[in-house]
Amino acid sequence: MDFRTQKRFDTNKTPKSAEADRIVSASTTDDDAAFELKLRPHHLREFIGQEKAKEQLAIALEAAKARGEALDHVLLFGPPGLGKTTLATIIANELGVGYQQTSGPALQIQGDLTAILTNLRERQVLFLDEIHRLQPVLEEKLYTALEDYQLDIIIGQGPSARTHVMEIRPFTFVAATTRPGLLSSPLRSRFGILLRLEFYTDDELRYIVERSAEVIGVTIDQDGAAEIAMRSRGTPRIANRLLRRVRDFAEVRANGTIDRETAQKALAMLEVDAHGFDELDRRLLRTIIEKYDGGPVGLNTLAAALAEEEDALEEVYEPFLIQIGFLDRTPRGRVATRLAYEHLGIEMPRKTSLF
Ligand SMILES: Nc1ncnc2c1ncn2[C@@H]1O[C@H](COP(=O)(O)OP(=O)(O)OP(=O)(O)O)[C@@H](O)[C@H]1O
Repeated sequence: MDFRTQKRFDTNKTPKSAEADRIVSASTTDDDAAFELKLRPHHLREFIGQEKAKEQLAIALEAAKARGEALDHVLLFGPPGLGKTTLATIIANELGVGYQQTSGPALQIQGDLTAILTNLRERQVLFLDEIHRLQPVLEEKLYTALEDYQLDIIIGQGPSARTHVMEIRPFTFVAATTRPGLLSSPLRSRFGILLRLEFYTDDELRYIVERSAEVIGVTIDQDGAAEIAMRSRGTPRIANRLLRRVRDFAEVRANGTIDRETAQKALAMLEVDAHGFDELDRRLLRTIIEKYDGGPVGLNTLAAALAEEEDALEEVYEPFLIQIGFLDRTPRGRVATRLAYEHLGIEMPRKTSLF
């Protein structure tokens, strides 16, 4: 079996090109979907990490429940795979209300949005993933819905067209984005609760791996879980995916139990190194160092050199490399840091000064 084979990905999701085929991709694949559903925590107390966001949310949930009102609209932002969808479903569960999910790219025409908004149940959660990819005309339509629970519907065409204002039921809009900077300020101002999700620590990821192993019924010891956690790029989605692949390996090549040695062997076979880097990360850093003297190099030039999409570089590869200090994003372009040189075993040239 080729443990690296990753399947197609949901076209409604952001990842593109080679990114979708990576074992350490933070983007979801069809293959992940059923598995993720099984592993998704249902309540805030089961949601590991993100203490700041959780505390803010817990207070807002309690206050909304006490008042018997719909929760303020929530914007969740941060890199893919950190639990935005999970938190949206948890919000609905904690409030004991209905949940409906759609995404920016899935909404193509005004009628789609109108149908969803007019069918909302009292105080339910409407989750919209990838809100930065929502069409501007639909975004404008959302404004009055979010602010006054009203919808402007145009009846007829041309000079005889009339605008009819329709009331909709109070609801909680939860939106997610990996690119908060792309949202317009009128849209951003409609959210009362802004929650930034951060990369997880190794300890938090170890808990997530142990919890997931219990849910899927595989025996894992602390060291085995720590080994997977360490290589998961701060991302639960990757931790869960690596756990599945390591479980396959443990069942086929070992006694089914995951300990440090089994995890190390499986991850070495998958070519996921101690930082959770795969060939693509190494190629990215190597390209900056070898082709562009360590940078700065512009995003579009880098994307062309790697035959990758700019969005994929910016949204998926870079955040983690920046977070762990291997890459710098400067106004003049991307720069490889000393850690990147050291990791690749390349000597960093001394900076020359004219003075
Ligand atoms: N804090 C957490 N504790 C336990 N499991 C988690 C946590 N966060 C995420 N997960 C798991 O990681 C997987 C991915 O999470 P989720 O789909 O919510 O990410 P996302 O941020 O919405 O990603 P995307 O933006 O790509 O849709 C899910 O299977 C979920 O169960």
